Amino acid sequence: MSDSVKVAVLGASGYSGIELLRLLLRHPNAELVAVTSRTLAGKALSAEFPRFRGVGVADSLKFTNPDTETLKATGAEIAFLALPHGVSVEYAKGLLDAGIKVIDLSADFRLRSAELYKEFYDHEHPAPDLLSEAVYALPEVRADDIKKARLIACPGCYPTSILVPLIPLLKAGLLGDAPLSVSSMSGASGAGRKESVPLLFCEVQNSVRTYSVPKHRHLSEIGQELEIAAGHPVKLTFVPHLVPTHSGICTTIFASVKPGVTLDQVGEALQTFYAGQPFVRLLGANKSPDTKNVVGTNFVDVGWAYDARAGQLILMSVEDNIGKGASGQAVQNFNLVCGFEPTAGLMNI
Ligand SMILES: NC(=O)C1=CN([C@@H]2O[C@H](COP(=O)(O)OP(=O)(O)OC[C@H]3O[C@@H](n4cnc5c(N)ncnc54)[C@H](OP(=O)(O)O)[C@@H]3O)[C@@H](O)[C@H]2O)C=CC1
Ligand SMILES: CC(=O)N[C@@H](CCC(=O)OP(=O)(O)O)C(=O)O
Repeated sequence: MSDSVKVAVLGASGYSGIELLRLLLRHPNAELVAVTSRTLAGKALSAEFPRFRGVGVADSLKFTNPDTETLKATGAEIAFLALPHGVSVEYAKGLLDAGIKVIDLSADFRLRSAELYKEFYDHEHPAPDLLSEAVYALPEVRADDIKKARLIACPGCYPTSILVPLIPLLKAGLLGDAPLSVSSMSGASGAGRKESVPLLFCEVQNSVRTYSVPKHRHLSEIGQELEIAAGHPVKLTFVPHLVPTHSGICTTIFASVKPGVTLDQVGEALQTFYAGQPFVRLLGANKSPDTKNVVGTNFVDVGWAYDARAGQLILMSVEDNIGKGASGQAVQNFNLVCGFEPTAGLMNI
């Protein structure tokens, strides 16, 4: 591909769409040619989102409806789908048929098995043929496949925070057989910008709640990817929490290790796996990550510790749910697909 690629953002008025605009408007190799929102169609981008006033094409670009013919006419080469799950799939096939590569932020193409999809999403997958083509795109794990793909399925926000610490340890064969326990906390932007009473400020502030217990839909993709890494199914309990912050995910994983495995070996396995990876910051043993250090960035920070009394390895990670958990990761995948610098447009701190 050339030095500059024409990109469209579908669902540009949602939280992950807005974050994509923030990243793409200043990306050295991206030319933003289309932004879609059904409710804002016809309105100017920077008039609706004044933070973008005076930045790149934001003053001249108008929202359109997300129809494929309009998008084709813009010359878009890559489309980011920041659409709800169940909606992305409606657009992906038409875009691919029009020769436009798709980077999807939703859950529509993350699972390899249509049966697993039905179990967790309660309906048949509308385009099962595309499931085998899509690449589950965790860039630190599957870069070679991502570079060749035309349909990119960006991992979910919680799964990213859980898979990053676990995959290297499973691949290295360090973890024991006891089921994994995972507790994650997310800011409310993780639930999207849609109107919803449980997400009103007065419902969320000064309060913390668990939800989707015991079967959050992200268990499907987490299980799929852990099984690939381990070479066998991995048992996992996952409890998400909604916390009264705008964004940020803090994940804590409790795991057993094989007899004789030391904390140094855990650290070495992580260091080896993530050597040269710019967005995974390994803090070290007994270091606690903090969401304030990653919000607004594409970093995931990881710490680890061992509770000798309980015989538990504790893995800790933080990320921005709309950064590395969604839009940052999508741009990281865009850089891979287009052969750009891995960090292009992403070194915000
Ligand atoms: N928020 C987060 O932290 C994360 C989100 N994701 C995923 O990214 C995707 C977007 O999430 P998020 O930004 O939070 O969602 P939002 O609810 O904030 O935004 C959704 C966007 O999609 C558009 N949209 C909604 N329904 C339709 C439809 N039927 N047809 C066309 N466009 C539609 C909306 O605009 P309009 O209604 O005007 O058309 C809006 O721009 C989701 O799949 C989500 O799961 C992934 C990881 C993290
Ligand atoms: C706080 C909150 O509600 N979080 C969302 C995470 C959604 C998300 O980003 O995941 P997908 O990309 O798979 O939709 C949830 O638990 O459903």
